[in-house]
Amino acid sequence: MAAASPLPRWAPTPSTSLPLWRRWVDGGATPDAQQAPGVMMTGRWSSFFRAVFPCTRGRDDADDSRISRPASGAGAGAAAAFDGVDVLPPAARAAAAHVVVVDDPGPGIFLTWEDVRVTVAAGARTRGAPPASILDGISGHARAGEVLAIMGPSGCGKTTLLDTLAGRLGAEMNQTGVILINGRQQKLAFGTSAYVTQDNVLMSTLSVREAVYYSAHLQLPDTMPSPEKRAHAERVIREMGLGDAMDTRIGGRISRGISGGQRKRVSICVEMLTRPRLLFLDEPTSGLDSAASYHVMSHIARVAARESMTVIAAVHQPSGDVFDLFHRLCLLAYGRTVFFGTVSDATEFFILSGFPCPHLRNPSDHFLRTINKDFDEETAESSNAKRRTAAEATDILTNAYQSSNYSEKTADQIVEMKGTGGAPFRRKEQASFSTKLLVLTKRSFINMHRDIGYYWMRLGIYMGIGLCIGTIFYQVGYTYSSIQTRCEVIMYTTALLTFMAIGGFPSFVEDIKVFRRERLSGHYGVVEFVVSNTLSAGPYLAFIAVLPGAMLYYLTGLTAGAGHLAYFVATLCMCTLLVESMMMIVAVVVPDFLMGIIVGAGVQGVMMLNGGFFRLPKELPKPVWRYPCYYISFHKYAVQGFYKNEFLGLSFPSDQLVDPNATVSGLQVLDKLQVEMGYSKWVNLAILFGMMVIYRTIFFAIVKDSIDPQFLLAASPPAATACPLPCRRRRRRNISSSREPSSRPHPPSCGRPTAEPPRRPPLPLSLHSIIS
Ligand SMILES: Nc1ncnc2c1ncn2[C@@H]1O[C@H](COP(=O)(O)OP(=O)(O)OP(=O)(O)O)[C@@H](O)[C@H]1O
Repeated sequence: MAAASPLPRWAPTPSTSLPLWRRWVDGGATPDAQQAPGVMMTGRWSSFFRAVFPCTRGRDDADDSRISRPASGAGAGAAAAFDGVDVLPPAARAAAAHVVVVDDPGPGIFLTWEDVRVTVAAGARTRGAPPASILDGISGHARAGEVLAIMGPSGCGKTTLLDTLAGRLGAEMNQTGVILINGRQQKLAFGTSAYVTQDNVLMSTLSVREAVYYSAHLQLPDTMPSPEKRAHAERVIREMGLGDAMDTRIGGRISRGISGGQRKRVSICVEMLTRPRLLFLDEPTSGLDSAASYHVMSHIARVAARESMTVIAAVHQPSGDVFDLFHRLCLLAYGRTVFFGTVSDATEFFILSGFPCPHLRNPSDHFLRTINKDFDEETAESSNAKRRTAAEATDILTNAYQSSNYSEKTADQIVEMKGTGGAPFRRKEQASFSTKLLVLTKRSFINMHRDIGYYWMRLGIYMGIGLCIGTIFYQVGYTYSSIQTRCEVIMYTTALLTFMAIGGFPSFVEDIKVFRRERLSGHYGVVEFVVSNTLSAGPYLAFIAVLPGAMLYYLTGLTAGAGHLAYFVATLCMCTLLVESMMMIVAVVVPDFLMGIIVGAGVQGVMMLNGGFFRLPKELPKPVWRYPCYYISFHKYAVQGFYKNEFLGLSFPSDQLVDPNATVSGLQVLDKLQVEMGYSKWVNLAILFGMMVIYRTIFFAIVKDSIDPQFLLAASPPAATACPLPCRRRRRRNISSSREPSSRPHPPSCGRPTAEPPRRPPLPLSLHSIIS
């Protein structure tokens, strides 16, 4: 095992410098895997068998194939290199020779799901709509070293199935069914699985190289030297055909960068960095031309075979070449299974069901065309010929599949795979807290610098407004009327500068999206995000508070003195930080940026109104407005702190009309303004700081609760070991298959040659609840 090695796992170990085949021979399965009952042969044995018996290579397994069959274990790539078929192209081979083995392959992931049903809660789609079924009794499996394609017409539930298997269903979805990893319910440890989502959420200001490189730093352990991380990141980028776009910015809201297809490939790069054991891909080829699609998918299939990775990909419209790369197909139509099995069986199933693929047509095109009923009406109008509609064809196929040998075969394979066993997956070594903090702070600092909408535009506007205030209220002086003028300058500055903090909201929403994706993948935690965001924003906030603040302070002639000026800009800075913290909460609760701006502006408007300026504190209606709004409004503490800073120690001539010789002290002014004088201005500043901490803590709690990643190893007990052979016969067969299930005797370990293998009762299960 890698852990036993005296060298760090990421160090260039002797095995990585060996030829490719030696590394598989030296790699091998974990002792757990070797000892576990019913475990398939992987690692060195798989490689060995595949090397010695190259004829065992092939994607289609026989009906009675054991999951221990070496065709799909780690080392398939090695076998490919041996038997001369499907050899890696020279460039890929050169790259593969440098692939750093992240962890020993172990048994790999054998994922099974039975009778998965997903319904969307009432009213989730449209108001008043009843609960709707999205997935209806889906069963299947995905095995190590193979690529399973989930296909079907748009809206059939591909993404929902991926989300269900990955434990990412939203709260509005209800789910039942049994989902097991190697026969047990277990959480997916960090680095075990990765999910490439349909919407490529990336930091738009970074270049391709930077995006992957920072991600490598976040995901890979500290024991791996930085130059190696950089080299690994670049290698992964080149593997995805992005060598030429390496230094191009990703682009997004403001500037155009790489193309949509390239963005998709960058997303795949980021998730492939740690070579996960289970990879979910949602539309990996969307936006790619056929050559790029083939390149990307063949690379993924190669890595899957080589590193015993389980790949589940929802694919829209694969070309013939890409379709040939898939080992298994899960064909869905409107939430039901049309077919599950090997690609060659799919063609056979369609023939036997009366829907043969026309000559020269791509089978995947044929399957999708047959079951897409979205255009039935239009087709019926434009065609006089009497032929089956897609709706009828879908019904025929789904019913035929349910009672066919193919579904029985799938059920039998699920039973076999549930006996896989093996130790729970270990959490992969990750970067330390301090490394993540450093990398995130640096990345965020660069992003804030490059995204003009984050702070620079605000700085420009603040400078402009500061100049306006400074010239309009130029040198307010120390007359009686200057008391009111000073109050107005203070109130306007506080309100406007903090209100304008919502200007950075769109940029922040994008940050939150990236954070959500990375957090769900377990790259780092909420603490790292919050602290790094605060650290990186600090210098900019100081900048945008100090420059305009100092300018308008000087121009308006507020109370002179370095201490007064320092307090003024420090409070401005704290207010901006506080409003940003508030907007962070809004961004996770209301992820749409337009709605977020409206909500944020509304909340600030109410706070401002109750800050004790527009209506003096004692005049505020007690219920709601005074208690609690006045006390939770940060404007109260900011404005009162400013007042104390401004008026304490000053005295003004009294109103000429009342008594020309009298003076008004600053304390009297504060009394008139109903400022709470029981504590100093520094306490006001401390309260603002405390409020900022509270806001960030609330953000932390919300995120912790709502965005929970799927790492941390489970301690759930292994499932009862099932007999690895099919013990069950199905009722009836409408469709005969060319391959009949095996009638091999059950092994002695089974103990029940004729009885049914132990089956778990279908638990009302939410993988999400297990995972989180
Ligand atoms: N969170 C949700 N709330 C309400 N309805 C949803 C939700 N997620 C999915 N659906 C509905 O479930 C159905 C299946 O959606 P899903 O995204 O899984 O389909 P898909 O096959 O991946 O589609 P496409 O190929 O177009 O991406 C759709 O009708 C969609 O409207």
